Amino acid sequence: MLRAISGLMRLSWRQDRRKMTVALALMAGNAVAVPLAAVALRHLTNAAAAGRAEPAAWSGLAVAVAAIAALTCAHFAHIGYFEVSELNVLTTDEQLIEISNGTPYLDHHERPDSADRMALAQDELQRIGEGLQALLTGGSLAVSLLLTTVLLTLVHPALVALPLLAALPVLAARRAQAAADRAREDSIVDTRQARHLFELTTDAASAKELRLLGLVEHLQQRYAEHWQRATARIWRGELAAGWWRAAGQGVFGLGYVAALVLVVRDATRGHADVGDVVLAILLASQLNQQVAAAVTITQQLVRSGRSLRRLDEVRDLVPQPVGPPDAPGTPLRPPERLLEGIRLRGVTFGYPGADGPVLRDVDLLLPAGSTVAIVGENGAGKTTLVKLLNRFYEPDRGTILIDGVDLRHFDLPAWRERTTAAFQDYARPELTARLAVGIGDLPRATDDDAVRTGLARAHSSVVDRLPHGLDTRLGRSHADGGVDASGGQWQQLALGRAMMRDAPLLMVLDEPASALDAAAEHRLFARFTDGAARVAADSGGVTVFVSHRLSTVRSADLIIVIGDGGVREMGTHDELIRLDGIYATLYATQATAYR
Ligand SMILES: Nc1ncnc2c1ncn2[C@@H]1O[C@H](COP(=O)(O)OP(=O)(O)OP(=O)(O)O)[C@@H](O)[C@H]1O
Repeated sequence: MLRAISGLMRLSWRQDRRKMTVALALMAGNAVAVPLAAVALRHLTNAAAAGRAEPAAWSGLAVAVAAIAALTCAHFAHIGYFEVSELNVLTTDEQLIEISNGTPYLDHHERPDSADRMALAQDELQRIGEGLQALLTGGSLAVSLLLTTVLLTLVHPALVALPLLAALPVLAARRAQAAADRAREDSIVDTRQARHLFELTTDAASAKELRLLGLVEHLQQRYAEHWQRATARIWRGELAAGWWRAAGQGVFGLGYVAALVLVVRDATRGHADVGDVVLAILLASQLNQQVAAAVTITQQLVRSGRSLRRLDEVRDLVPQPVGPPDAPGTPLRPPERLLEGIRLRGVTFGYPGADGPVLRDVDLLLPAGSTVAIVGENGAGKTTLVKLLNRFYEPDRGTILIDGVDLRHFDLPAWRERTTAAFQDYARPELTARLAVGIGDLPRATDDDAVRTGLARAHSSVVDRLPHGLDTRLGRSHADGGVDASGGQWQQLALGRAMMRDAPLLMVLDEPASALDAAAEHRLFARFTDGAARVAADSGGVTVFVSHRLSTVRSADLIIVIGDGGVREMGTHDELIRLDGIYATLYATQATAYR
């Protein structure tokens, strides 16, 4: 809790000191106004009972001023800190973006347990906005409670116990929140599955398949099962939380009744005046409200503190690059041209947390200036190999060498600047078509010539068919309604993006034609070697492409067949046909199917 308070305070103070100072002053006014109104009312009651008009009038005025301050200060303070709260959300969102992208690796996105933590952090960070309000209201309540305690003690020393009793509901509320949170965390897998099924069943992209395959009822049932499991867990947690809260409030309620009996008894015995009774009733009932508010605010503060902690959790999840023991002091710049090529030496790799390695002791040379096709069954490890080349993961054993130099010795951003890729799960940035392609080489993102060259290298005419050419806004997130591009159109834009860089040392195309129509696929592959030849001539770069369609890989300089955790066959098309092995069999099967 203390960490939450100091974390929130530091975060908010950094956003806007002036607004925070005004808000703190107004909340302090709010804190003293409520007990002061009660004291003024005590004087008013006694003066009125004694028939003293002037003191009664002054006391009445004091009651009015204190009541107005109590009603308005918090409201004006809100105007001040509202913007700071919004900025807090923005800042923590930015921090999450930085943390999640501040690593070269993809592990934290791809591991299911890490992905759960990321999803929780994304959700909970939205709650940070309520944290500042809770903190300021809580601070104001704390001051009010302190003043109330002093005043109650002055009425009767035994009443000091009443605010102490008020701590019980607060402690119980913390227990309650912990029980509810545990239940929510336990149900995260079911909630995630249910959310996925909900999106799947309401998503335009899946609508056709769901209808054709008659899946709606089945998926609805599974959706309901996941929700029922999740809500049953959450309900059990909320029930336990409810009992904790009720027990805390119940104990305080008993103390409240006892306090009133005590003061009324004193008054009937002449030890207290009527103003004391009014003061005690008022303060004790305020205390009740203050405690109820403190319970809610404690929950909000605990939640906000946990949201801030989620950032640290995510920070811990994100893997940081570890250089090899013999790394040079200053990372190297990648070579201008590749002379030998990219070599994998004894590379073994398994995904963190997975059962065994996907690739085992792989030795390979992807020669400089060559076009290399990688083929193999689903799940053979083709994309994994490509991810290793892009340094999204490090090999568990073995090395990847660029012209004989360990890939890890190069400055990573500099290496990334010399690589380019189009992945099968390509991004769909909802920008203008110009930018969706142009960001493939950020400094030239708005250079129409460069963008058109990128698209021409991808042999794509997609922009010609968009209503406003390069100015067309893509996707649905635009206020004036963008164009909903098809899967194939998005893929052509992704290919154009991948072709923006002029002299890559490595160009990766992972199933570049998976969503393309036959004509676009033909255009891409018929002149595919032109693009690869350009890369080879400009930088000696290697073009690696993954494809299931063997007719498209014929012209590659080297075809690598991946399977059983390693390289099964390797050679040109003619060599592999002569070998009469896996490739030849697959090729014959596909060729027969097309005949
Ligand atoms: N992030 C991941 N975490 C754990 N296992 C993974 C991950 N990504 C892939 N795998 C597993 O690694 C193996 C190789 O996957 P990979 O995506 O490299 O295959 P692929 O040959 O590209 O398949 P496809 O032709 O279907 O695209 C598969 O068994 C897959 O389930």
